Amino acid sequence: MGWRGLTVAPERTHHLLNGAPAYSARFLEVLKFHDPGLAPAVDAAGATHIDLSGQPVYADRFIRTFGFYEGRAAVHSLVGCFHILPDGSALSCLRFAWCGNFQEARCAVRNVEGRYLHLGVDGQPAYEKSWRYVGDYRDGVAVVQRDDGLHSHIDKSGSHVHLKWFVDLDVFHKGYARARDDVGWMHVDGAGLALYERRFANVEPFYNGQARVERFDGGLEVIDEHGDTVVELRGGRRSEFAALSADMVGFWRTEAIAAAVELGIFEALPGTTADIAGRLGLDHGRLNALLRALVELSLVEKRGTIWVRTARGEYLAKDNPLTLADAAGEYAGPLRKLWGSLAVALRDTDWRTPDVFSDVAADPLRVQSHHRMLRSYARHDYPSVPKAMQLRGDELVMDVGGGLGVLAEMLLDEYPKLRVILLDRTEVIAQARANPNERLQLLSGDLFERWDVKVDVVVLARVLHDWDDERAARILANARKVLQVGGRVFVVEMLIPDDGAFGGLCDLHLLTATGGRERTAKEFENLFRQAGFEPTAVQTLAALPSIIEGVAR
Ligand SMILES: C[S@@+](CC[C@H](N)C(=O)[O-])C[C@H]1O[C@@H](n2cnc3c(N)ncnc32)[C@H](O)[C@@H]1O
Repeated sequence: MGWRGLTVAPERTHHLLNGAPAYSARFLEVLKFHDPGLAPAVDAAGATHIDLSGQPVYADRFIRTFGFYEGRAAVHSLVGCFHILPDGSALSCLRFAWCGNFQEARCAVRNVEGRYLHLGVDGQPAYEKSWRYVGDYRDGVAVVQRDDGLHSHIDKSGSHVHLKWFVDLDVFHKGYARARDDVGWMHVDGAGLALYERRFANVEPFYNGQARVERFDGGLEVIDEHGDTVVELRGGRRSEFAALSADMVGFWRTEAIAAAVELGIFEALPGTTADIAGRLGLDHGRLNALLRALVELSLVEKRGTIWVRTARGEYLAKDNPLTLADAAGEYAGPLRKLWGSLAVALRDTDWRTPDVFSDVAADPLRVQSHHRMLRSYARHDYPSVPKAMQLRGDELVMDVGGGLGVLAEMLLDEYPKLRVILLDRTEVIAQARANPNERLQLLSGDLFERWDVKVDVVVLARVLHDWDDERAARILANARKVLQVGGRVFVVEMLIPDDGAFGGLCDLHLLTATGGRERTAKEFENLFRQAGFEPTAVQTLAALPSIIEGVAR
C-alpha cells in the first residue's frame, strides 16, 4: 500500500494505516500525504515533511510547510516563502511574500513588492509582467487582475487569450468561463464574448450544456447556452410590486438627503438627539424621525445614545474634499425640476433644450455650489486619467470646459513639464482663479466660438455629453482647428454599451438637464471621424469614465 492508504488521525498528530497508527512518532500537527509520499508535519523544532515511516526527510525546519504538488512544496521560512524539492533543497534562490502550489507546471506567487505572477517549473517567473492578483491555471489559462481591478485571461506564456476585461472572472470550465460586468454575471466563450445578453446575480459553470443561475429577484433557474430558461427551480423571492413601489418613491431619498444637508445635520454630528436638536434649533421628535430615515439610508448610525456619520454619510459633510452636499441640493432642487419635463422632452419635437449653464451663471451662489459639485465628482473619478493618457510630458494641453481645473491640476502633477490652458465660461474661470498655478493658463471662452490658441493635445472631460450630436461635432471641429496633424484629442466620458441598459437613467438625466446624451464608443468614434480625427484607442478605467482617444488627420 502506498501513501494513498494513509489518512490523518482524528488527533492530527500522526497518520493511520487501516485504522492503526502508521508509525510510532507523534507530531504537533500533520497534514495529508501527497505524491511522492510526503506529508507536512510540525514537531517541536518546526515545520518539515515526513515520509511513510514518520521520519523527517531533511534536517531543515521551516515556519510552515504545505503539501507537495508536481514534486514541489511551498514553505514559509524566516527569509520568505519558496518551494522545496522532495530532498528539502530550494527550487530556486528567489524568495516571495507568499507561494501557491504548482498546477499545470505553473505556480502563483506574490513577490515582496506585493505583485502577483506565475513561476515555471524551474522556479523562475514564467513571463515578464506582474499583476495585482493571479489565479491558478486550468486547461492552460489563468485569470489575472490588473491594477484598476479588472480581470482577463492569460495563457501559459503570459499572453492575453482575448482583450476583454471583466469586473470578476473565472477560469474556463468546458469552454466557458463565468464572468461579471457592471450589470451582473454571465458566461463567456474563449474569445471573452458573452454567450447571451441576460445578466444574473450569480451563475454556476455549465454542466452538460446547462447551468444553474440566480436571477436578481432571487429566483433560481437552469439556463441553456443561449441564456434561455430551461426550468425554473424557484420563483422570485422579492416582490416586483414592492420593488416598483420603492422605485416610485425614489424622490423620498433625494429629499431626505437634501433636507438633512440643508439643516446642517452632518455638521452637527456626533451627538445625542438632544444635542443636535439644541444645536440646530429643531423639534426633538421630528429630528428623531429624520435621523431614523438617515439610518435607513446608511448615512448615520446610533452608537449607544450618540448619532454618528457612517462612511457614506461622511460624503455629505461640507468640509469633505469629496463632498456631495452641493450635489444633494442640486439634485433635489433645480435638476429635479428639469426631470419634471421628461415626458415633454421625449414627446414634443419643439421642446426647448434647457440652458443649465446660463441658469447656473444667473445665480452667483449656484455657480459656486454647482462647480463644487462637479469638482467632487472630478476629484473622485479622474485620479487614474492622467497616467492612462500616457502623454510625452512636455506638451501644451487644452482642457476645454475644464471647470475648476481638477483634471488640469492632476495632469500638471503627473507631468511636471506639462502646460495646460483651461477654457471655460467667464464665471467659472473667475471661481477657478482661487487656485493659481504658473503652468496653468485660465481662459474665458465659449465652446462654440473660435479658440485662439495652438496646442498639442485637447482634453474634453464630460463636456460632449452635455450636447446633442450637432453641437458635440462643432466642439470637436473647434478642437481639430487648434491642433496640427498628429495632435491628440482625449474625450473622458462614461461609455454606454452597444447592447444592454447600463447608463440608461444617466442618459435621460443629461437629456433633461442639458439636452445632451451619453454615447457608445462607436458613436464617439463616428463623431471623431466627422471632425477630422482618427479614433485610436478606447481605455476602460476602474472609475466610471473611459478615455476615447483620437489623432488629428
Ligand atoms: C459637466 S461640466 C465638466 C467640467 C469638467 N471638465 C469636469 O469633467 O469636471 C461641463 C463644463 O463645460 C462648461 N461649459 C458649458 N458650456 C460652455 C460654453 N458654452 N463655453 C465654455 N464652457 C462651457 C461648464 O461651465 C462646465 O465647466
